[in-house]
Amino acid sequence: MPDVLDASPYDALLLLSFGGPEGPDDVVPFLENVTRGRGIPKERLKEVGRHYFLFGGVSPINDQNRALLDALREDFAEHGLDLPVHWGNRNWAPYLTDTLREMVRAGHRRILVLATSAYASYSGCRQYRENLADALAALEAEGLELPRIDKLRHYFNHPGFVEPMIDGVVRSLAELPEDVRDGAHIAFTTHSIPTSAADTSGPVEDHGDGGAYVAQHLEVAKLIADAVRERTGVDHPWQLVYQSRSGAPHIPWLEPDICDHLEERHAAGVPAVVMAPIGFVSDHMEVLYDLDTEAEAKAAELGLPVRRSATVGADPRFAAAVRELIVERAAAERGQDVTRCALGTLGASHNLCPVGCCPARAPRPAAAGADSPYA
Ligand SMILES: CC1=C(CCC(=O)O)c2cc3nc(cc4[nH]c(cc5[nH]c(cc1n2)c(C)c5CCC(=O)O)c(CCC(=O)O)c4C)C(CCC(=O)O)=C3C
Ligand SMILES: [Fe+2]
Repeated sequence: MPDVLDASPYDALLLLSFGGPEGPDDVVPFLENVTRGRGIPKERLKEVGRHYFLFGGVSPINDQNRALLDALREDFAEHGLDLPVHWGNRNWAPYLTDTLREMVRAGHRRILVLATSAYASYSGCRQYRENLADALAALEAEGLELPRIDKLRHYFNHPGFVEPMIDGVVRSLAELPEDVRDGAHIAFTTHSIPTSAADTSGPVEDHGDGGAYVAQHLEVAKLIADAVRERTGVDHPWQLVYQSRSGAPHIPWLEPDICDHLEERHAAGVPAVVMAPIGFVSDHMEVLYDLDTEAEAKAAELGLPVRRSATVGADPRFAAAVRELIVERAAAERGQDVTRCALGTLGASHNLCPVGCCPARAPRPAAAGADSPYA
């Protein structure tokens, strides 16, 4: 029997994710949930709806989260971590508020949240914290006693997140035709966000232009590229690029776009590209459509050999990383000294988002941070 791990004071883990449609009838109401009050052009919404319909109206994200739940439960059982795991989403069933209500009714009082976003930014951090505040407000209005909620730190530089992606890039390089393999470039790709949101992602004083969002992605890209060089003996040039831009055209978003990048690399004589979607914890629609469909078509048109490397998904090393993050945070909450594991030079991210971290355009209550109105 393994030693019993101590998760106290926490009594449950909540996997908090984006949610996605599970059939054609879900697509429009899902997109209405996502875009409520966010000012996304109608044309863009029609286009994104088309992406979902191409795949039968089913986003891969829910099955990915079900697989992650299984992997977490299996890992916790194997390692003596007795912590129930629940799942709730921002935009689709199971909805966060419903899950939180069930958790409170089941007697959970100290809940730790794992968000399926590894990096700092409004979309990947504070927006989830706003969702938690909204859910708490709803439960309060129902007369329920509110639990205390904390959120796990950003895990972009945890080895259990980075190592599966190193394997993925090495595998994708090996799949390229031999005559273009050694000359291949790596395009590390992530969700584009408005440059204004990037600049204010994370504590403002800590980063330059592009904020924590760009700095953290550059760190992961470098960690992977260095490890790939060590594993293959080949120095593959790389760049951080972006995908899935939305919003109005006159608002600047992070660039270059992956498709423009493929064009530019091809024109520069680069013989092949591996696209590594480091910004996505698992296979989202952005991976299936924007990379596997759209960028692949662009590459085919150019005659440029490309491979898309695997996302982390339910890799057992990621499940183990989540267990380590929980044990680490629980010990810190109990006032113990802990080693906080992180690769590279940025160090382990903050446990508690500081005041003003990744601000929204219009300030709204956000839970699980230093500026939370809840205990
Ligand atoms: C940084 C980031 C992440 C990563 C962090 C995280 O994981 O949270 C992420 C994840 C996701 N984004 C997703 C889907 C969508 N995102 C949209 C819109 C937007 N995303 C943004 C940013 C991000 N998004 C932004 C700045 C917008 C503009 C509007 C706004 O400011 O809110 C829209 C509206 C249409 C469009 O404009 O594309 C959709 C449908 C799905 C589900 C995919 C699936 O079904 O598999 C997932 C996991
Ligand atoms: Fe934050």
